[in-house]
Amino acid sequence: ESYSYLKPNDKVTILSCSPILKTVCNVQKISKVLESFDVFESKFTDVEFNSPNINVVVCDVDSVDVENKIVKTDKGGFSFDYLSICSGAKPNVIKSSNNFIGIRDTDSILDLKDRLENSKRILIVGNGGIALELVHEIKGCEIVWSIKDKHIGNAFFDKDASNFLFKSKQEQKEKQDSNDNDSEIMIKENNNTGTISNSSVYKNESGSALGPQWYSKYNFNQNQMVDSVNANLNIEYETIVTEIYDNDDSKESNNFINQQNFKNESEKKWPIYAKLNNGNVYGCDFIISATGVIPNSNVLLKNRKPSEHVALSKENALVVSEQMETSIKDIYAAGDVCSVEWNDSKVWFQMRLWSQARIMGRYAAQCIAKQSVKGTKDEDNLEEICTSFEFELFAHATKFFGFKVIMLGLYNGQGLDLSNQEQYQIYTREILGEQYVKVILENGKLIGSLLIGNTDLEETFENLILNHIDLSRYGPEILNPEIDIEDYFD
Ligand SMILES: Cc1cc2nc3c(=O)[nH]c(=O)nc-3n(C[C@H](O)[C@H](O)[C@H](O)COP(=O)(O)OP(=O)(O)OC[C@H]3O[C@@H](n4cnc5c(N)ncnc54)[C@H](O)[C@@H]3O)c2cc1C
Ligand SMILES: NC(=O)c1ccc[n+]([C@@H]2O[C@H](COP(=O)([O-])OP(=O)(O)OC[C@H]3O[C@@H](n4cnc5c(N)ncnc54)[C@H](O)[C@@H]3O)[C@@H](O)[C@H]2O)c1
Repeated sequence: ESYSYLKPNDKVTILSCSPILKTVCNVQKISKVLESFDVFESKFTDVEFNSPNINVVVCDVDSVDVENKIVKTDKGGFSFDYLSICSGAKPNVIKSSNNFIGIRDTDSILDLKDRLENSKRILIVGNGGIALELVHEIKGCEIVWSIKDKHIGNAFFDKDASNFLFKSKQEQKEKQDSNDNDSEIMIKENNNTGTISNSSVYKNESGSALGPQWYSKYNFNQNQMVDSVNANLNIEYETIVTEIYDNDDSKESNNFINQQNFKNESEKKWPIYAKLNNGNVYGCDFIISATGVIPNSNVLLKNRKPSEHVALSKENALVVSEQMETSIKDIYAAGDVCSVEWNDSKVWFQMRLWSQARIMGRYAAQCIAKQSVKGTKDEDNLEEICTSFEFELFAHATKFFGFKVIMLGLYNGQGLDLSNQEQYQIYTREILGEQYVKVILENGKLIGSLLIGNTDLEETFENLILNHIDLSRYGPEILNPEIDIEDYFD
């Protein structure tokens, strides 16, 4: 849509193995760089694009004939002048087995819901966004949660913020707050949007990633009477899974099960067993691997000639230039599949998030449009719909454990030596169950902030980071709730 907006007469073809398109609606600017929005799913056939020149083909993309500029699919070849690869990523599932699942698209969630119906114990491996959401949402069955770290949510939070969330979650349990706003939202969304499968119609490819607040549409609480916190959550800190056995009557699995000192026979009947490096063994109904993603870069890698060098990051993402172009001319990439290494803003870093995929998509469209008119009379007339300003500050708004969470800049001191106390100051403010605020200053200038709960500080802190204002003289007073920090900078 961005490309068609800029060049309405050009033909745009979307090749997707999922018949569902995710669209962003109700975009609200929270601040200069932060947006909140709803994600809706619609069938391609129901979507009215802003241009009649946009055409969708549901097909399985196999590979790209770079030399002849043809995308090869099961529905034939599609030639292109410019190609943008936006094939996302797939879950990095640590073992392939029927009793081991990853979460990515609607199908994977429907499968999870089905499995939970009859489950008594599950194991969740991984300590990022998906695991946090699942642990909060799944009730009514025992959860063993294996995390490599000393605190929960390491992919997003440091120890203090994680403790705040965890303790606040426990406090919620104590309060047994039955007027949970979340569940009201859940009911409304359920009625309004329903569930459409965004899965791929091709078995070997997954559909598009679920994205923000996906869980508000699904209820994982089999037993409605269970309170808002899972009483049966057993966190195995600082552990990794070392052995996994399906209970498939094989020699290995029988040996493994018989070696365990299970107290009763029923313990020998779980569908799958996992052994952790602390020696603990858990039998469970199934295991969820919430262990990050692997970029779907394969379409560009398959059948390529040795001369066609594709630059890849260490996690196999397509490295893009400042114009979002891959190392192959006229082939661009955006979203989870790409790796942005050109950005020299100190307070931006890539995370595979919907918010970043959206910006990258728009920016890639603009870069392609610019390239397509380069050297022509239209060059000066092309509108700017996106600037590199959107890559200047890392900004993410989300929700964990029912709390609004805003992350700005190097909110965890990413890549910094925070032990250097002369250079870096960290101040925090915490009201348990309500809000947690952290700021990181480098030589007196704000470079990152984490806001949990309704703090109303996002706009002010964003400005302070972007304007490089020296705050040294305020010290910890910067977080004094009695002081309206905005007044200082009017
Ligand atoms: C459970 C979950 C929760 C999340 N929650 C959040 C959140 O709260 N906030 C946030 O910012 N981000 C969140 N994310 C991350 C976010 O969803 C992704 O970063 C974002 O969707 C990436 O967009 P994308 O367009 O690059 O990839 P995708 O959305 O995955 O889209 C890729 C598309 O390419 C298609 N495709 C792939 N291979 C082929 C092929 N060979 N042929 C044809 N089509 C193909 C797929 O079917 C899919 O439609 C979440 C992700 C998950 C899995
Ligand atoms: N609210 C949000 O913003 C949100 C919510 C869910 C998911 N997401 C995004 O969706 C994507 C997928 O989420 P995710 O939770 O799978 O990934 P993630 O990157 O958030 O977290 C991956 C976790 O798995 C752990 N891990 C990796 N390999 C492991 C292994 N072999 N054994 C044990 N642990 C291992 C990592 O230490 C990390 O804790 C990510 O890009 C994430 O940012 C975002």
